[in-house]
Amino acid sequence: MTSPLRLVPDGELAWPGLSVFDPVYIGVDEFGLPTSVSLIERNMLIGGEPGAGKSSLVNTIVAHLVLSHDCDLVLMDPKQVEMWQWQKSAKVFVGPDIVKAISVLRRLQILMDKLYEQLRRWDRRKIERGDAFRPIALVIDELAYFSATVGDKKLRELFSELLRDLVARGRAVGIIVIAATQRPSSDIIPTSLRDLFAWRFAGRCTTDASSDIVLGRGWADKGYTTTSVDPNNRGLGLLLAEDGVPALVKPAYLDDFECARIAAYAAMLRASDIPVSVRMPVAA
Ligand SMILES: Nc1ncnc2c1ncn2[C@@H]1O[C@H](COP(=O)(O)OP(=O)(O)OP(=O)(O)O)[C@@H](O)[C@H]1O
Repeated sequence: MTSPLRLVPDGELAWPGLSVFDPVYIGVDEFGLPTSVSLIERNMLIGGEPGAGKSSLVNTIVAHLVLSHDCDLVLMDPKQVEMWQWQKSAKVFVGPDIVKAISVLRRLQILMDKLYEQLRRWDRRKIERGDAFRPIALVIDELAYFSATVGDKKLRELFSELLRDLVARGRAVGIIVIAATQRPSSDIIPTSLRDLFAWRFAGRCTTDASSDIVLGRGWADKGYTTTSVDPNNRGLGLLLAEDGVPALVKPAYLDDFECARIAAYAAMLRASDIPVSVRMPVAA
């Protein structure tokens, strides 16, 4: 089959050799050094004021995951335009529908329990590279829509309860939750939920308190706050990951055209039976 996207020199489809078990490229730090995070067995919280660059970071991460041969995607996007391009490659795409969102979380919870059962049978404590079951990335772009805006209180609480369970217990079986919100407030991200997210990225926030709600209490007092991020420097924020100390990071940015190209290629790969052993040649 010939690739209309010409991503592969010989015109053939090939997996790019990415894996969900590999670190995901985020961007560059203040010294210009590349910054990546390992998402397997981790969850990531992304917060910041509207326009801070959260969805762009989400797309940079999803671009890696969608090109990973060993990862399934569940996308929740109430605005429907932030991650729409990836929907052909997703197992499930949820728009502004809290009932569907809850039913998807329930299915993931059942799957999680089954996977734990399987691990017990294998005398194993966690999923490993090459296992028969594939990690699943649950990506939610605008958490607050489901947990604090739409539907009645009962539905919102049910959504939050199910999500909390997946964030708390999903890691070992390969369920990775990446959640973004433009409302970093304690009702949307209570400390007990925030602390379950090992990795946190705070884009520009309007108050130290909001920045702390994403990164963790006390960081603003130590000088790590995103209130000082220049509003014109879109995307820039503090990443709290492997180093344990927030680092200033400018995420890589994929524009709509680049996302569309990657999404189309990933959708073709996923729809085909191209074996993973067929990979793109690595540039010399
Ligand atoms: N890393 C980046 N590098 C360069 N430009 C960026 C970056 N991130 C975001 N931008 C610019 O900022 C704009 C807004 O970004 P984005 O939509 O990701 O913000 P957001 O925080 O998700 O906003 P909202 O909360 O309203 O959904 C983008 O359309 C893009 O032009």
